Amino acid sequence: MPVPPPPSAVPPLPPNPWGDRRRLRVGLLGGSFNPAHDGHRHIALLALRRLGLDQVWLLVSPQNPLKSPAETPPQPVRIASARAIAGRHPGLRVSGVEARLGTRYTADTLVALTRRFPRTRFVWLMGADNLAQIDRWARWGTIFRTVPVAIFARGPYSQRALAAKAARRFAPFRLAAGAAHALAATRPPAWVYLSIRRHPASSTALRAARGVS
Ligand SMILES: Nc1ncnc2c1ncn2[C@@H]1O[C@H](COP(=O)(O)OP(=O)(O)OP(=O)(O)O)[C@@H](O)[C@H]1O
Ligand SMILES: O=C(O)c1ccc[n+]([C@@H]2O[C@H](COP(=O)([O-])O)[C@@H](O)[C@H]2O)c1
Repeated sequence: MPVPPPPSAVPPLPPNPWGDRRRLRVGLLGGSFNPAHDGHRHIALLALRRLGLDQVWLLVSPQNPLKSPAETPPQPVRIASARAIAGRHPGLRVSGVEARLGTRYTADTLVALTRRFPRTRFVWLMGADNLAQIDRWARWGTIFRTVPVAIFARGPYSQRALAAKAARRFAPFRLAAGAAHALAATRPPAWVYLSIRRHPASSTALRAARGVS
């Protein structure tokens, strides 16, 4: 019987239907996925469509450096949760590659992935809540300088996110939402804010409903 790949394996890149004419476009939705939910799927599917991506990887972090390890279930448990949300959608992949790369900070992960896959155009994806506080992340300017970034509206965070330090610092590099399709092929820094239909799901609410802190 074939042995399944370990959960932290780098997802195999799909064959590039564009050959040498166009580089593969991969969105990276980094998260704890504790647990994964329909809000993750909602923005992953919108990213595929609005950004014209070939794939989105649900990148299950080994440990968010700003969250308590005691409150974070083991990565394989969260990978299983992300797999259930990705289902059989051909554009969605689940990866725990940061465990294999030995990276914990997003800046390091992006530098490592862009080196490992020099022909792939990666885009970092995140909700507006994270744009609002990304200036607390390690070497966060490197993130914007390494790959294009797409931000998705979430709950009440939009105004705060667009007024936050990162949005102000990189304001000259913001693309109009109408140019979202061009983001993956734009040299970083480049970012776009997408005022999508909000999805109310959150892991915090799901944990509370399950009686988990
Ligand atoms: N409903 C949603 N709408 C938009 N973005 C979302 C939504 N849920 C999660 N995200 C984004 O997906 C990424 C991973 O999220 P994460 O796994 O932390 O889920 P979460 O619901 O934010 O968890 P928690 O409530 O524990 O902080 C983050 O960039 C987050 O902003
Ligand atoms: O690099 C950092 O300093 C950093 C700090 C906090 C969060 N992150 C990343 O942000 C992503 C979202 O995390 P989370 O826990 O909010 O789902 C995930 O990929 C984390 O590894 C990264």
